[in-house]
Amino acid sequence: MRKILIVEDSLPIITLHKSIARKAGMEPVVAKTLAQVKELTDHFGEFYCAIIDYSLPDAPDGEAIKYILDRKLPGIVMTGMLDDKTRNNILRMPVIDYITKESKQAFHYVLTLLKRLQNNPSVKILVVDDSSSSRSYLTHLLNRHNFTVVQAKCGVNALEVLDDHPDVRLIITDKEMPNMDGIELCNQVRAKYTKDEIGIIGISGADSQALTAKFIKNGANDFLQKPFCLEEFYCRVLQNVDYLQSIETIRRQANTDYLTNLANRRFYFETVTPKMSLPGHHSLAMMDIDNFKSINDNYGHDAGDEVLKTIAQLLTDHFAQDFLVSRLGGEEFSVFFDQYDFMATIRSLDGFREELADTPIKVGGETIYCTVSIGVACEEDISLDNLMNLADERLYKAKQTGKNKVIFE
Ligand SMILES: Nc1nc2c(ncn2[C@@H]2O[C@H](COP(=O)(O)OP(=O)(O)OP(=O)(O)O)[C@@H](O)[C@H]2O)c(=O)[nH]1
Repeated sequence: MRKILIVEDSLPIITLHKSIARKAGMEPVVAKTLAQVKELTDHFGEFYCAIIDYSLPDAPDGEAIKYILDRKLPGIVMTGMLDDKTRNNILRMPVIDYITKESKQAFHYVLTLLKRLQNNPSVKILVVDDSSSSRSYLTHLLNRHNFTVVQAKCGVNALEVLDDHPDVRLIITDKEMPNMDGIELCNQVRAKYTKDEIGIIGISGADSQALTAKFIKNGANDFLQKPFCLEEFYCRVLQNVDYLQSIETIRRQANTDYLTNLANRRFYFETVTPKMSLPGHHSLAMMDIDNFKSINDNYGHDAGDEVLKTIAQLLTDHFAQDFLVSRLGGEEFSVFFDQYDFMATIRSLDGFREELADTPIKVGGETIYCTVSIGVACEEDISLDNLMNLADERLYKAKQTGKNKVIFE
C-alpha cells in the first residue's frame, strides 16, 4: 500500500485526512510539526506524496512545504489562509495543488485529487509546440500531476506521434507553428477522432478573442490564453480529462455485460456487422450452457452467476486473441473469429469445451461441474443473421444429440 505523509497539527483535520487517505487506498503517516517532518526525512522515498498544512507551530510561514518539496517529495498544500499573498507564495513553489480549507468540499477535492494522481499515469497527453522551452514547461507541469506526456514540434509531427501513440487522450496545442498550425491540427485530428475520443486544448499567446472561437469551431474542446495562471491550466486539463474518462466509462458500461465483463449483445452486433462486408470467409460459434436451469435450481441463482463468470473467464483465456467474445444474453455466448482456418477454430473450441467440463467451480462449499454445447458456422458472402442462424441450428443439433459437444456441419 502506498504511504502518504500528512503534515498537520489539528487533530480533527488529522482524523479527516487519515480517513481520506484510506479511502484513496493509501496508508497515512502523520507529522504534527516541522521537527517531526525532519525526523522522517530518511523515509521520504517511501512516500507517494504529502499533504502539507501551510502553517505549523514551528513553521508558521510555509517552511514545511519548502522543506518537503526541496527533498523532491510531491506535496499538496492545505491552508486556512485565504489571502492572495499566501496563495502567491504557495503557487511560486512546485506544489501539486493547493486547497483552501473553506468547506467540506475541500476535503472531498483532496480525495478526488489523490485518486486522480494514482490514475493519471494511465492518461497520455500530447504537447504540441514549436518552442522547446514551452514544451518542456508544459510537460513539467503535467508530470507534476503524474500524467504520461509525449511531445511534438508542429502539427505534422503531432499527427505522426498520434499514429505511434493511439492511446493519447488529450492534445494541448499551440496555435502558431511551422508546417501545420494548431487550428489545422484540430481539423486533421477531428477527421479521425471525435471530441469524445481525444480532447484538444488550444493555447495561444495572441491576444485575440476570435481565436478562442476559431479553435473551438475547428474542433478544440477548450482554449487557454497565454500567459495562463497555473490553477486555470490544471483546472482545464483535469476538467477535460474527467470529461473524457466519464464518456469512456459510460461507453464501456453501455458495451459491456455487467456480470461477466464480456462484450454485450449490442456491442457484438455493432462490431461484428461491419466485418461481414469484408471479402472472405467468416466464422462464429454460438454456445449455450447445458442444463443451466438445474444448476440454478440445485445451487441457487448466485451459484449460477458464478458459473457464468467462470465460463466468461475461460472464454477470455481461450479466445481473447480472436476477434470478439460476447455474452449475448442469459446463458448464451458467442465467439466471432478473425482467422479463417476453420479446422483450427473447431479444435480450439473443442479444447475450450473439454477444459470447461474438467473445471471444478467452487461456490459456497459446493463444487459444480458444467458443460456447454456449441454450434459453429463458417461461410462466405453471408449476412450476420444468416451466419448466426446456421450456427444456432448446429447448436440445437448438439443439444438434441447429447449436449457437451461441438457441431460444425
Ligand atoms: N444465475 C443466472 N441464471 C440465469 C441468468 N440468465 C438466465 N439464467 C437462467 O438460465 C436458465 C436457462 O434455462 P433453460 O433455457 O431452460 O436451459 P437449460 O436448463 O440450460 O437447458 P438446455 O439448454 O436444454 O441444456 C434459466 O433458469 C434462467 O433463469 C443469469 O444472469 N444468472
